[in-house]
Amino acid sequence: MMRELFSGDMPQLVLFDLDGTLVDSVPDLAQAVDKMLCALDRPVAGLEKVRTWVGNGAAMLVKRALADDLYPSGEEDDQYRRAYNLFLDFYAQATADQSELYPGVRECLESLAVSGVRLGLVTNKPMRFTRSMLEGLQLDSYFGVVFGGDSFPEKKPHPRPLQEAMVACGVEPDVTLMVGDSVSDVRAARAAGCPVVCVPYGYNHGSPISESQPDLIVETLDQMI
Ligand SMILES: O=C(O)COP(=O)(O)O
Ligand SMILES: [Mg+2]
Repeated sequence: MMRELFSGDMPQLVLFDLDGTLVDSVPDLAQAVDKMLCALDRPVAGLEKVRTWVGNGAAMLVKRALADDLYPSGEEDDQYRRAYNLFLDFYAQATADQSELYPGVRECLESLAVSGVRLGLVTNKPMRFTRSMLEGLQLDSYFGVVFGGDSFPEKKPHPRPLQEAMVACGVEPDVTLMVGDSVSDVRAARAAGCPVVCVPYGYNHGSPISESQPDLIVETLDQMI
């Protein structure tokens, strides 16, 4: 299906988002958030709320959990710093324990790799957790380039991490495809000048991904190939 976006050819580079696209990571994230809230004597948030808060990096997730709101104030006071460090410690203890690949993911990566398409990973998750999650789920061998939310000063929806991945691979935007689950992936791809395919099952802050008008929506990633 994705060939339609490249005049019948394969793209040279496919950049994948991680959370909500390749991996259902919310169970481990929600557990770390709830342990953090417990340690601060606050009511726990639970899986469904955390699902709507994931996608803009660890710092934003902690701010949303403290405010119990998708749109928290940006304040980074002592309470926030304590909460952030607690979250990092709890999430480091269990990053990929309950996290699972979505159906069709391994088939998609395998088929693209066999076809000679280069693969990259561009996530807003901090690098240390990205690395341990890729290793825990035995995905690390697929990706020639991996950038996290702390690899550059800007993260998605800014195009910078996508652009850096293209430069690292020596590939132009018009032969690169972004694959994601959220409005941040669509915006970053648009700003970087590459087409974008989305999955509808991920974390898009409670809104249908069709509202963000990606070039293509596939129910599972194996439908992309
Ligand atoms: O917000 C995060 O930590 C990760 O989000 P992403 O993998 O969907 O970019
Ligand atoms: Mg995502």
